[in-house]
Amino acid sequence: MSHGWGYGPSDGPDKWAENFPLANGPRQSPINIVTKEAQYDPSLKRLKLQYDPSNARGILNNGHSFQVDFVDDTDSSTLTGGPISGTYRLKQFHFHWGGSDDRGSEHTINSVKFPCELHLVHWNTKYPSFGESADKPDGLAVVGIFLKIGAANPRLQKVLDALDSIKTKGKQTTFSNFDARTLLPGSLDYWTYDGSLTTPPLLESVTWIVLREPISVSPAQMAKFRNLLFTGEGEAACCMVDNFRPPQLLKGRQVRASFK
Ligand SMILES: O[B-]1(O)OCc2ccc(NC(=S)NCc3ccccc3)cc21
Ligand SMILES: [Zn+2]
Repeated sequence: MSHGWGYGPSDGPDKWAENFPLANGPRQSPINIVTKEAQYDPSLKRLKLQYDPSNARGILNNGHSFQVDFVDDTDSSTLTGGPISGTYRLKQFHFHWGGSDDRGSEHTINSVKFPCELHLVHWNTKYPSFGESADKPDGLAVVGIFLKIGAANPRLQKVLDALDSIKTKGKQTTFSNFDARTLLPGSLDYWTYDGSLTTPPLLESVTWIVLREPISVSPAQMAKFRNLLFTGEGEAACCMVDNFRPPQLLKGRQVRASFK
């Protein structure tokens, strides 16, 4: 559930620093990626994502997005390679989107916004749990994938069809046998930089891995995201849209590219 913060004029990103001082920290996310300033790093490894569909557990409207949660008590759904060392376990994925197709993503590419952005959240197994890793500088690794308006994406359909049953804040339902790898684009080329959660508590614990190739989403599919509500059952309905934080200052950070 949302803990006293949101995306509206009174509780949105410009107000978060009042309760979450990290909002003005040195490694905040998202950022605008200026592709010409991203340095190719030949030492960056290929991303290795190995997911077990049977780890999918549930889908939840948490009051600021919806997330698909995975069982993370074994190394059966992991991220290795790329810019990280060791093994990170898939914990959940969620999305950020706009009220119209001209906005919605958190990261931007040369100031270009996408209508939606998918975050696949992984935690470092050198720590005992997600909660223990969430505040460590190397605790989390998040794969960010842009969604671009085009043909309907059949890989999204199972997720979108579940949204009708989690319309309001706090609602959740079982969600099983889902292979998150089907959400990946053909190329795993990526940019990477050190950043943070993009929602409170804005912890500076994320190695960001932003894929260059978007996946497609149709306008009708985007409309399904926008049918969700920020609000709970029985409250005045507020559509779940524009749940994105704008780009933050780079503050001297280097963005590296896995490709030339
Ligand atoms: O920046 B993101 O939106 O994308 C990547 C990402 C990963 C996680 C979150 N937030 C979570 S899991 N908060 C609950 C929590 C936070 C900290 C400790 C325990 C529990 C948000 C984002
Ligand atoms: Zn996110």
